[in-house]
Amino acid sequence: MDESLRKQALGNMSLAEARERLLLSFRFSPQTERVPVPQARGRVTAEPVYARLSMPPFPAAAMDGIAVRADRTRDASPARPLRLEEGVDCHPVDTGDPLPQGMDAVIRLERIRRIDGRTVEIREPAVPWKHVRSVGEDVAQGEMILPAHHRIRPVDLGVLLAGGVTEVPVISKPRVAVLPTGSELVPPGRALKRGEIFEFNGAVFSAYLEEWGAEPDYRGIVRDDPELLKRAILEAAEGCDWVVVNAGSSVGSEDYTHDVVRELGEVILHGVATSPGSPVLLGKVRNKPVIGLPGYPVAAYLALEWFVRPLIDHWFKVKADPRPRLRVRLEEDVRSKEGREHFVRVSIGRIGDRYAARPLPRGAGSALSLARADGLLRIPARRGLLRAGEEVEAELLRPKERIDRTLWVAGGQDPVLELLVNRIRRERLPFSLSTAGIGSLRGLHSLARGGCHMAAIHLGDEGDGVEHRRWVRRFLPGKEVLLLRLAARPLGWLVAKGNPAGFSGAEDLSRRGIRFINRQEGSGTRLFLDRLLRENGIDPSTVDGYDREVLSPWEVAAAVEEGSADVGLGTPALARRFGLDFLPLRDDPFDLVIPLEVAESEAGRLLIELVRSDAFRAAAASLEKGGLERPADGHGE
Ligand SMILES: Nc1nc2c(c(=O)[nH]1)N[C@H]1C(S)=C(S)[C@@H](COP(=O)(O)OP(=O)(O)OC[C@H]3O[C@@H](n4cnc5c(N)ncnc54)[C@H](O)[C@@H]3O)O[C@H]1N2
Ligand code: MOO
Repeated sequence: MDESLRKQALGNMSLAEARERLLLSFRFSPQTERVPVPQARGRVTAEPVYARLSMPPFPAAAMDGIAVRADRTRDASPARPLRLEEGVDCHPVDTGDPLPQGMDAVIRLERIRRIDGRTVEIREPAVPWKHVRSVGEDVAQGEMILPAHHRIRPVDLGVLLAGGVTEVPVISKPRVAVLPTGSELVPPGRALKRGEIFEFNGAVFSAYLEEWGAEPDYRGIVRDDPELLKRAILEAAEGCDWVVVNAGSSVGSEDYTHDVVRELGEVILHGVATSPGSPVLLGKVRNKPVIGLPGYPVAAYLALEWFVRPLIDHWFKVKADPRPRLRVRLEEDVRSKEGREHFVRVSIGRIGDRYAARPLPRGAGSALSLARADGLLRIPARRGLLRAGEEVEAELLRPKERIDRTLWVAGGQDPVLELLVNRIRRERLPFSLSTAGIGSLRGLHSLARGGCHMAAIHLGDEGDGVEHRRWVRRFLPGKEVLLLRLAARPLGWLVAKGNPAGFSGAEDLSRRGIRFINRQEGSGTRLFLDRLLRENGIDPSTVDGYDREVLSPWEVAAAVEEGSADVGLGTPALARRFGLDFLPLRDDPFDLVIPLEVAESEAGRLLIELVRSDAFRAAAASLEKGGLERPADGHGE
């Protein structure tokens, strides 16, 4: 068969089966090493650890007071206080002191009346062994402090040291080579030439490996060249316990991992039935695991967790705790292809007494959407379509308590929302803000169905609130809401610096050679554009790029800046951030729609107070003029 065609057949094994196969393919016998206790946090015990000494090593006073012999105090009573002579009948002790010979109880200071320098008086008998810590009360010599295969936590260090243990036998860490591959990759921080991107998966892999207890060995970028890759994998397999190769595991012309691993050893499997993360390669070189992970960040990080984390747990013979789960109600339909297990990132908000989950953009390349996700839906291979309104389980990526105190804004997007997010943190308000950029109309729709706490809208208000009130009445008839102005920014054309295309207005949109970039339906910006086209009698089909929709104003500005579009709609803040020119069209106030019950909640009141403060208004005004929020000065520009 033609080599290039053969390569295209990716396997389709279920994730669970693939993982099982991987684990069954390797038996590890890691070394044991002894490490000083203070350095043992996160390490895994190789053997049970027993106390060498007792703690406390002697009977010790548990309170400040006097040590006595209990039977000599039997006659003390309030009616007949008993006097004790220090050094004869009793001995002063501080908490932690050894109990003096012959004494068997401690009377606390508060129960003693001092008569003179040598004499004290008590009004009740001491109870034998009261306020005395017996030998080994904390840890007894010979007692097991830690079982085998236990991951050592900070609290364990203290018990070990208390029990006279200074070194612990731990399982050596697996040394894992991290090999990012791709000729397009350059180390972060360099100036990028066209076609180059920063290598960043390696840092994420290394950090996860460390968190899970392995020792990453980042070996630098390998160019797309089978000979170089072969050498790199061989060297890594010789110097490390396992090898993680990133990218080049799919079927492209420069995806060599499969062939190289087959040549050097054995391919266990190539391709799993997941989305994202399908092009995974599991292999063996020099009898060591080689794991090829897809290049797209989300696919890469998920697959690292599916395959490398269990391998680490297998090495140490420990079990990772599963993530907490939460029942959530889907805000939108979630489609999944039959035959593949799907992993969908969601943001989760607590609305009233239930949790609403909204799917985040699903591209496997969107590292930011993974970083922002509150949870992960795991959709079984045969599940098919999940409908909006359905209840499903989500694995939590953030603590539920954090989700519980998050206000959720859905709708339009503007840098002023970022400002708000940061101010809430800086003022240490007892809640945080999560934003879903789904467009003004969908934001209102979501608010109407109880899918968020507030909507952010910019729908062509004249500044008097009339137009925005009209939209609110339409979507939320009869509902009492507060309209809170966040920004009174103008909307206009974004063009490259110096306006090289000579763009002058709507009528130019259908001019030959002008490439427009549009926003998705339901966004305030799109609504504005469509009205503008109608008013100017322009047929959308004559606008080059009318169908090219992106989901955020940042994407519009980035495309104009990069040169793949000549013009789009945006705000001065964006123009300034991206170094573009701005041709204003009209004011387009950006408002929060806050239902009364939210406005009257504690978080709502604090939020409104913040937005109305002079400091916030000044920062927002400067942002509108294109200033950047400066984190250091506390007041923005
Ligand atoms: N014809 C087909 N094309 C693709 C398929 C397919 O089945 N048929 N699968 C797609 C899927 S799904 C994925 S996932 C990717 C995986 O491809 P590779 O593992 O070969 O990865 P690359 O193509 O080299 O890179 C993808 C993407 O990720 C960027 N990347 C790679 N390494 C890094 C790194 N270390 N740091 C940051 N970014 C990285 C790379 O530049 C690309 O943009 O293939 C699809 N294609
Ligand atoms: O499997 Mo790819 O990881 O869908 O993006």
